Amino acid sequence: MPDALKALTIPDLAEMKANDKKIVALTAYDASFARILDEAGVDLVLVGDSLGMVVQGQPTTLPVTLSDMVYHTRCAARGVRRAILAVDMPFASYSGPAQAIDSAARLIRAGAHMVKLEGGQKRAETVRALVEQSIPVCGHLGLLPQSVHQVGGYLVQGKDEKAAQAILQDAIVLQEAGASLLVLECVPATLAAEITAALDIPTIGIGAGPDCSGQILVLYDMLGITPGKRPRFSRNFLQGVEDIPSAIRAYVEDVRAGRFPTSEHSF
Ligand SMILES: Nc1nc(=O)c2c([nH]1)NC[C@@H]1CN(c3ccc(C(=O)N[C@@H](CCC(=O)O)C(=O)O)cc3)CN21
Ligand SMILES: CC(C)C(=O)C(=O)O
Ligand SMILES: [Mg+2]
Repeated sequence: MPDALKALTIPDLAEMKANDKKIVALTAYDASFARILDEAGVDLVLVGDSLGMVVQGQPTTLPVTLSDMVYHTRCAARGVRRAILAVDMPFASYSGPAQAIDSAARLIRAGAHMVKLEGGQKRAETVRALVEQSIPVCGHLGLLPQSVHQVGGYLVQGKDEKAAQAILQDAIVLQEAGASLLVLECVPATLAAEITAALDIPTIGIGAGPDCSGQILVLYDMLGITPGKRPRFSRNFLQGVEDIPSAIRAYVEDVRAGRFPTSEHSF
């Protein structure tokens, strides 16, 4: 069993799903926050390409480069002791298996334990190639921020039955290709529950309801410091507590106890 002192491993995440223990995840982009999250018991720290929006002030995640991700991965890796460090492959850094292996290798050398990429069926060959190199892969389905221009906005996905079935099929394909984890972003809670039940690998939800294997939020949203409107699926955990470590601990406890997210944070 994973304990507080021993570093978590990727097989531990599968064991947590099997034992109905929620996986608690948050983003971090630097060593200080990564250490606070790690010490609060966050199981998985994601260096998300959301850093393009919350750190760089860009309107989308698309301008983020692989070098940006390598830099923030190095920073966050110095803060992590127990948690798994997952890192987003940025836009256009995984257009085929060969490029994906080169990109992922730079992230692994910088300290990533696992890489995350957006998309289903069309990424199957790339996921197989990464796993063949022993690089653990996290998939990402539903709202895909790197496809914002093609889709026409940050919209909830999988609302009609045909779209829902397509996402479920993509999830199965990613698992068969060797992905060991799957993020579900902004899909109806019923669909996320169905996918989580259909898969062996754990799912991590964001705007995907209470029935995923775990939960993730963008750190700046849950601390209430994102400029502009906070996404509906988030909550400000700094409200009512006196410091940032307390806010992170409240999030960890609420996710573990099934108190967050609720239907209020779901679609
Ligand atoms: N700060 C931040 N938080 C995030 O969760 C996040 C990022 N940045 N950047 C990358 C993507 C983009 N994300 C977003 C951004 C906006 C909405 C949004 O406004 N959603 C509407 C629902 C739209 C609909 O009904 O279809 C909402 O009301 O929450 C959702 C996800 C999630 N990710
Ligand atoms: C919100 C999570 C899943 C993400 O991809 C990011 O932070 O970039
Ligand atoms: Mg991302």
